Amino acid sequence: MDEIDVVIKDVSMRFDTREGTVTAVDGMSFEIKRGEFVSIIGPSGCGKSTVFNVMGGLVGGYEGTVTVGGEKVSGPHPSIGMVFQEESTFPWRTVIDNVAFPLEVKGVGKDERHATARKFIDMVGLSGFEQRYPSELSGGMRQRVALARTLVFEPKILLMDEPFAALDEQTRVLLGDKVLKIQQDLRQTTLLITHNITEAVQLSDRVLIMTFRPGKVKRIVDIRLPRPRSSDVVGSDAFGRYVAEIWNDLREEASRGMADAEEAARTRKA
Ligand SMILES: Nc1ncnc2c1ncn2[C@@H]1O[C@H](COP(=O)(O)OP(=O)(O)OP(=O)(O)O)[C@@H](O)[C@H]1O
Repeated sequence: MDEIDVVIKDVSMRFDTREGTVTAVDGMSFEIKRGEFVSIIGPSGCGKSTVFNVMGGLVGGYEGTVTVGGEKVSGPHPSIGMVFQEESTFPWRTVIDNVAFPLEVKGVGKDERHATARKFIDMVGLSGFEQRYPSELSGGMRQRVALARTLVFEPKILLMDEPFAALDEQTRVLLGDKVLKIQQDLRQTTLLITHNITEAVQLSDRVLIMTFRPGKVKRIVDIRLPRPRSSDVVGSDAFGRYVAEIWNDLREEASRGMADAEEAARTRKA
C-alpha cells in the first residue's frame, strides 16, 4: 500500500469577503497512499471543507495542485466519490432506487442495477430496507443510503465530509464498524473530514491535524492500532493515548478559533 494515490501540493485558497480577503487554506501539502484511510481534523472554520471541495474538483481558483493517480484534478473526477454532510438522498425514491441511481444514469438495466445496489445496501447494513423511503429511516440510515449510493459507482477514492456529524456518539461509533468493514473489503483510498477525535482515531491510518485559519498542516499522527479493527478498540488504553495526544494539539487551535469568533462578535457589536 505504499503507492501514492493522491497528492496535494502547496494548495492555498483565498476568498474575497466584505471584511477583506480570507485565506482559508495556506500552502497545504500531503499525500495519501493507495488504500490508506486518512482523516483531517481541525476546529470549525479552519478550512476542512475547502480542502474537501478542492480535492473533489468542486471549486476552482486555488493555488497549487491536486493529482489523483498522477492525473491533475480540474473538475469532478471519475475516480472520486464524495459523501456530503448534508442529507442528499432523494426523498421520492426508495432505498434501492436511491442506491441504484448512478447506475440508472449510466444506462444499466433494472435487474443488474438492483442486484448491484443490493450488494452495497447489504454492505452498509440496510438489507431489508430496500423498499423504504428516506422519510421512513433514521438520519444515520439515510446517511448510509447516501454512502451506498456513492460506493455503487466503485470510486477508487472516497472523500467524506463529516457524513455522520449529525448523529449521536454511540450511533457514530457503531457506524464506524460498518465503515471499517467496507474499508477492509474494498480497500479504497479514503479521506474523511471530521470534527470528532474518536471517529478519526477509530477509522484512520493517519490523522492530519489542521491549524486554525489560515488552515495549514499542523501535524500528522500515525495511528498504529491493529487492523482489522472494530469499535472495541475505542475502550483500549492505546486508543485513549491517541485521543489525548490529538486533543492536545487540537485544543490550542480550537482556543484560537474561539477567541477569533469572540473578537469578531465584539467588533460587530461596537
Ligand atoms: N465561498 C466562500 N466565501 C467566502 N468565505 C468562505 C467561503 N467558503 C469558506 N469561506 C471561509 O473560509 C474559511 C474556511 O471555511 P471552511 O468551510 O473550509 O472551514 P471548515 O473547517 O470546513 O469549517 P466547519 O468545520 O465549521 O465546517 C472560513 O473562514 C470560511 O468563512
